[in-house]
Amino acid sequence: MTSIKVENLFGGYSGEPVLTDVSFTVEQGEFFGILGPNGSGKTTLLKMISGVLPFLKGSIFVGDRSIQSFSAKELAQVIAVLSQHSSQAFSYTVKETVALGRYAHKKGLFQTWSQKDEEVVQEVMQWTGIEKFQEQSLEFLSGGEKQRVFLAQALAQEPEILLLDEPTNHLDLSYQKDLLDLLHKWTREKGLTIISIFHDINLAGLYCDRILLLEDGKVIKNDTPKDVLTENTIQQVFKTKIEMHQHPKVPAPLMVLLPDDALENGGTEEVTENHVGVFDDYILLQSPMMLKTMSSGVIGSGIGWYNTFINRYVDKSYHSRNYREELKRFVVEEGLDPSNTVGMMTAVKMENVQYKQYLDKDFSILVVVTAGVGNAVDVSRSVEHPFVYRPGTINTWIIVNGRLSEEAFIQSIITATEAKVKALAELQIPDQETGTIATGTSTDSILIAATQKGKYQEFAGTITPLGKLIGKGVYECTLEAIQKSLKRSPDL
Ligand SMILES: Nc1ncnc2c1ncn2[C@@H]1O[C@H](COP(=O)(O)OP(=O)(O)OP(=O)(O)O)[C@@H](O)[C@H]1O
Repeated sequence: MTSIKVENLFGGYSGEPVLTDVSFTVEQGEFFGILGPNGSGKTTLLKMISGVLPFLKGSIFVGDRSIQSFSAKELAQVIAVLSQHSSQAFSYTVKETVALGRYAHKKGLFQTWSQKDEEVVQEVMQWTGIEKFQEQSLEFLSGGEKQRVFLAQALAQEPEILLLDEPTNHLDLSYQKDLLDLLHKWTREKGLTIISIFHDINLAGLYCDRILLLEDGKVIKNDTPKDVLTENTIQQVFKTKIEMHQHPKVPAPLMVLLPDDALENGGTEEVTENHVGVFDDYILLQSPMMLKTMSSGVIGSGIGWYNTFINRYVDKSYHSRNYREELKRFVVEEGLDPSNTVGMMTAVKMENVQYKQYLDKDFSILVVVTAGVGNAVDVSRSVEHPFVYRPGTINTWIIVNGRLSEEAFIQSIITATEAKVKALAELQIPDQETGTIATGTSTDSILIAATQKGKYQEFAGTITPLGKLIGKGVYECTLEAIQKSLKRSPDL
């Protein structure tokens, strides 16, 4: 019975219209979010659904009954409200405040405190983590603790529908998550229906089944988060620069704000050969600005923003169970910040590195390669290889002074790999297990990093401007690096 249906709702304050023709339905057990800019009418709508603000036109149904046919007490048995600013007297204790939530279930004038009341109150205090200060006076609690007390009070009502006005306001990060996880669980396990105002678009996207987007009192969208939280819609409604990304761990949208100077990133500076340092035990590239990086590094792998790139020499007998931690320690010992660093390892001597800058009219790239081929493998016959680690690896870095699409990052990796394969073929590097021509080594690593400034490079396939430079650069540097290391350390 506990769905909510709002039909053609109009209304506001003393004749001033706030909501115009608002219609939507919330099914039982749904987590329904309301989003919209300041003053768009979210709280006004919630007040009308909770019965404290009359509306001018239209209807609100709770189950199959019009909200106007409920007495205040009847409504309180079905709907509980957690509002933004509670005006409750702060001289009550925590437990007394929560206990007020049981009022809706009392009959007659002289009400007794039943065992069931006590059980419910204790249970909700436990859920919200406030039972330990139940005898304290409310006035001594922090904003977040008070918020949890009022949530417990709303839950003590044992409502079928819970209305929340920014429930995570005042809560620290861990309580925000705990609270929303708990509420989400109740919708699933207890069939609780939740209608909640959110200001945090990302939280709404993570937890809501559906979102109602309001602007100037009108419904702009009423759909799943994926369909409501699009870059265009949010930019138009909130009138600000944002970008829509994907949440890295769950299938939910992730909005990020873009500060006005976001694209300045280090002014006009570029990454050049002068930023590369070759030392006995590592090659270091320190970029003057953060670079968007996609890599298979030992540390800093995946996609992220980094300004320090290190390729460390380790002896061919190197063995560490926790090589990631070990490399991090090394980075710290060298006075570098591991959170800004992508790190790789190689048994190739640093003097065998080959690096060079390649220029196009709109952008440039810097290619850095170390190549040991003692461990070379023909990928088409790698099934014939035992799974044993042998030293010898090709580490390829491509730094682009340019702005790349996500697609271009991926295509850069394909193009660079093809160029590397061609270099191996050119030098007839054998796979020692099969005797055929190798296509790489079994531990190759790659890194594409871009300043994300300058002309947009949408593609990096082999015949695009960026692809041509990567193809030539990686081929030449790999060829040169292999020749150097074959001459000086043929066992790698
Ligand atoms: N009690 C009131 N009397 C008169 N006007 C009001 C009252 N409360 C709100 N308003 C007006 O109604 C409009 C909508 O306000 P409402 O509080 O519903 O917006 P909201 O979307 O919840 O905003 P916010 O995000 O800032 O909380 C605003 O223009 C506001 O000034």
